[in-house]
Amino acid sequence: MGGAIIDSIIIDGKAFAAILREKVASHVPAFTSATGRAPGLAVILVGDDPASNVYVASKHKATIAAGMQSFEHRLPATATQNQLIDLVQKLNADENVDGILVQLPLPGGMDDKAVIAAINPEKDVDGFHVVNAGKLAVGEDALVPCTPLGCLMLLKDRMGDLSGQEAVIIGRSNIVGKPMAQLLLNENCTVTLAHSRTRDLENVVRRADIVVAAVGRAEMVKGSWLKPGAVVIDVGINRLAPADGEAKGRLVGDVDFAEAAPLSRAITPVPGGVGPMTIACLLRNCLVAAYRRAGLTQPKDI
Ligand SMILES: Nc1nc2c(c(=O)[nH]1)N[C@@H](CN(C=O)c1ccc(C(=O)N[C@@H](CCC(=O)O)C(=O)O)cc1)CN2
Repeated sequence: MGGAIIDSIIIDGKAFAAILREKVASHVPAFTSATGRAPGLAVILVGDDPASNVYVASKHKATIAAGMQSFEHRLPATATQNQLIDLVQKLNADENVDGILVQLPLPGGMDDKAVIAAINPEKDVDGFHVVNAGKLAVGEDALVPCTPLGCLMLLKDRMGDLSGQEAVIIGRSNIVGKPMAQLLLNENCTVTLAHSRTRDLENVVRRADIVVAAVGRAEMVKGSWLKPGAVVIDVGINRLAPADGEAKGRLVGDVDFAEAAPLSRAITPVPGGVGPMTIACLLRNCLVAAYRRAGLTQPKDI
């Protein structure tokens, strides 16, 4: 995007995501006049997890605001895995659908891997299919998982060329940690993928120019763990227990923000950091999938 959008230690993911969503939206009319239809995103929600409900509603709103078609499908928590896979296959065959996303987590008893494997990799806007994970690993054009893609965009906006940077990622999930490692390797960083069995985690983190925390443990990364001047990307979204007089607990990341911010060159807050990038990158991936499926050259600025 060229140059940090706000010259502050705090990286404003909300503002960055708004700019990305506008850029995506600006390309929709050209796609629509070339193909006779707007890009289409199908989102499937199984069950009634309250947080998932909120995320799916936000995806619908953002998709419509970008001028794209939104197809929302809701299945009851009692639906079977075969019913879900049947729906995925119908969407695979639907010419108006460029992107398919199955909201996670799925209700207990369903096998995420089997469901994701049923998605046509060309429509896998979450980038979770093994074909996309493999392409990313070998540096081919993949659909890249939205959260790590958003983290990379924020890092490049703030730091420019990432070549030679020492990056430590804490958390080895298929959704964030592993693709983040591949993305940073592709940017020529020296990457350490740390996890719950990593010995002497604090000292591993202390050598990093870039820290990506994606463990799901509230405020685990302390200020004393950081090399002064590190850039800190906090992927965690953890709700604390309500304090006295609070109806709801505070939302915090995996990094102790109050301790880390004074030491950091730049840091993402929670909320308002990485989270909003997830949905903006989903729209971006859907536009990219639509251009590729239509055999058109995709816009360069997204
Ligand atoms: N199929 C998928 N499932 C899930 C994904 C995903 O990328 N694909 N990611 C998360 C949930 N998620 C989107 O689906 C998501 C999470 C958080 C945010 C966000 O903007 N968070 C805000 C805070 C929100 C709040 O107040 O609770 C922030 O960090 O500022 C957006 C999307 C799991 N499932």
